[in-house]
Amino acid sequence: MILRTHGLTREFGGLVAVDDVDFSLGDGELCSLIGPNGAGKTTFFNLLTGTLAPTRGTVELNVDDEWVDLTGRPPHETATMGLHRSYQITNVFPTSTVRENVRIAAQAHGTDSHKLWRSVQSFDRYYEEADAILDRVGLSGVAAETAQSLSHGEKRQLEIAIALAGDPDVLLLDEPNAGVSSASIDIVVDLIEDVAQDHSVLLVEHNMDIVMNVSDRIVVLNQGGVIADGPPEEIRDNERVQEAYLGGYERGEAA
Ligand SMILES: Nc1ncnc2c1ncn2[C@@H]1O[C@H](COP(=O)(O)OP(=O)(O)OP(=O)(O)O)[C@@H](O)[C@H]1O
Repeated sequence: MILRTHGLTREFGGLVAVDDVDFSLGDGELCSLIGPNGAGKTTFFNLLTGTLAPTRGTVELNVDDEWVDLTGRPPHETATMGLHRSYQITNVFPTSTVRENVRIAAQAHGTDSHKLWRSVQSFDRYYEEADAILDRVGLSGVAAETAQSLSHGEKRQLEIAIALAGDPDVLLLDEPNAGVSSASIDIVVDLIEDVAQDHSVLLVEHNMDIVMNVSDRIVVLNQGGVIADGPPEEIRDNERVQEAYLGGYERGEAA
């Protein structure tokens, strides 16, 4: 197990957005978090990364076989510990090149976590890292383009590249297919499967075909609480999930 929460709860006034969630992510697992609009998925991600502080409960990350308490730590600290998020709202520098964006992320991480070691290395090292990552995510061909000139699909690839540049143990992918044309979805899905080969991944994704295809395990949130947790085939046949989530699809709320 690499990540776990215990009793994780976040209230907004009288509303319990995340309600007493005990969650665990296995080492190397690709787990999807699904649920209807307003179920608490984004709030849960924000609690994991420290963007939001919980009202109650804990978040812990396994680092070198020791459980480290991340509860309430700010995002730059949880990222340094190994928990990285690809942002649904993009955090790239639009007028910088694709290569420069990934280089900056690699350098930021290098400076954060290995200050003394990195300071004696040349900046070329970060360009090398950036180039290897761009190759991996399939963006080498547009490395010299500005980030703002990319297609939606390429922007999602760049966000994953930036997350990879932080050398994460756990990747939180927040709707990596949002806004991606149907022609490009396969590229992003292949990329998710590729990064899951050597990272633990928690994915929020509304496209159920993708979720069913790529996930080792699916956790279903509804009204802030976990209503189901299991392998894709079990979740597909679960009646509560059908009611809470697939019903939402029919109303067009979760598409
Ligand atoms: N900052 C906030 N202040 C007050 N209420 C909030 C805040 N953030 C989220 N909420 C409420 O918490 C609940 C959970 O919202 P959240 O965005 O986490 O759901 P979600 O599952 O990510 O939904 P979606 O699929 O639409 O992204 C919703 O009722 C939402 O209105």
